[in-house]
Amino acid sequence: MADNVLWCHDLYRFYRSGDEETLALRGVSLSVARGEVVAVVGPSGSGKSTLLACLAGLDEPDGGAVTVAGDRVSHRPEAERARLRSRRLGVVLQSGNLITQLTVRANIQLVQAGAKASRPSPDELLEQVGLRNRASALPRELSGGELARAGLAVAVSNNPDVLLADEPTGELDGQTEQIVLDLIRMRARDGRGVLLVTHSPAVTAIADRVIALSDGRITA
Ligand SMILES: Nc1ncnc2c1ncn2[C@@H]1O[C@H](COP(=O)(O)OP(=O)(O)OP(=O)(O)O)[C@@H](O)[C@H]1O
Repeated sequence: MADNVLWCHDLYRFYRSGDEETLALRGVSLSVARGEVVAVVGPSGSGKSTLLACLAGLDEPDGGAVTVAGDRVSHRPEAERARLRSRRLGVVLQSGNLITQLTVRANIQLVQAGAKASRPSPDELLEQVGLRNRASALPRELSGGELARAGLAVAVSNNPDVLLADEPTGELDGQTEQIVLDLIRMRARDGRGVLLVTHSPAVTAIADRVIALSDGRITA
């Protein structure tokens, strides 16, 4: 598709621990167009989290290239990758993406600091995910479902070109899952790209395209 906002070509990633070598990604190429939600599925150990980390510039691939909104993310110093991440990408990780010492509102303000264009206010964002009354809470004071929604609000607070999320609906109940899925679809409606790593049929159901990963390769 012509208007790709996320693109990777021939990604390779090796892990070495002691004598053991794992080839976690073996030549993965994919793209996400503006307005598109793509889900990546695959068995445990197939390379999904490794792929997401390389796309987010949190990890460096050993081969291949990643481009977001025309900017190369891979093979750059960490400080440059971090700058690109803050301008172009929203990332939701299973390990959480909130700074633990800051309130939910302060986490959003931190991401928005320095943004030139106008952004939705922290309270507006928290309203969208049903957390307006939890703005002053610290991450440790939130339930698992609240934490997941706060993480998503933080990830989209800078209106990124691409949203990347690892199991965005984790263990959420049906109603909370729907709030998260609606917000994700809204990103695509607004012309952004979304790539989700998931095991959940409810998540793949809202995707425009599903990519299957097996043993570090795209199989479907
Ligand atoms: N830091 C690491 N050091 C060594 N091996 C690793 C490391 N991280 C991942 N691996 C290995 O790379 C392969 C891909 O792992 P990855 O976490 O990307 O899979 P996944 O599809 O996300 O799995 P899951 O669904 O269980 O989260 C696995 O064989 C894993 O054991």
